[in-house]
Amino acid sequence: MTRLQKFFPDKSPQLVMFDLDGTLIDSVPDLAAAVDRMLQQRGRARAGVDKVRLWVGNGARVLVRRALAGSIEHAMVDEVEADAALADFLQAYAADHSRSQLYPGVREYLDYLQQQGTPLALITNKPSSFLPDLLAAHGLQQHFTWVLGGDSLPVQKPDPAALHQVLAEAQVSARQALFVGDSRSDILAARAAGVPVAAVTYGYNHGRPISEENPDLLVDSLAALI
Ligand SMILES: O=C(O)COP(=O)(O)O
Ligand SMILES: [Mg+2]
Repeated sequence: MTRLQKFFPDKSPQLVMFDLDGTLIDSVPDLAAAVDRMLQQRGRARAGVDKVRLWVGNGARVLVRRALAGSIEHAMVDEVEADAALADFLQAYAADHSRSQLYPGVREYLDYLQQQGTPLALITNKPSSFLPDLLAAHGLQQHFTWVLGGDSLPVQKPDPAALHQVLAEAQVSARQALFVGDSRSDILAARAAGVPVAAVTYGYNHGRPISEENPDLLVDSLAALI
């Protein structure tokens, strides 16, 4: 019995919910380019992809605050400066997010689930305005019944509110669903909702191995979930 079968002994999950950045798409090259443009506009040195990879995962506002702080700790950043920087970052990211790519195994697993008729949800902390375009760019506009961004509800992951909303609308119990993510916020949100959680080893978990968060399953590729 595989570990996935342990959670779903009789059948497959009845609903699969996905994180986006670091799980389905490698978005750091575009996010870093937009962060660097925002920093350059302020006469500041670029951050680069290696730092930005550590800062992604808590939404655009936090990413921009971390970039201004030059650190994952951003409590001291001024609100007014952060608001202006966020607007510049969003404009730069909207203008170009063409480098983002699906990770290997993603299309195979999403197509497989779609063929099985499994309802799918996207629950990301990324601002929702970018989602239709990004999904369309990767041919995924038909796959997800629910698409929730970091600004779709008053709270974002690690709060489980989005998972609760999708579970209720899908009329699927938490134990019959699966969440697939790459970072601590995903594991915490899934745990708080009582949903089994699979984590990918290749994503962005602020530089920490995601195995530290004890996901129910750990996979190197989504193809391993087929
Ligand atoms: O915008 C972010 O911070 C990352 O979003 P994610 O929830 O899809 O990883
Ligand atoms: Mg992520």
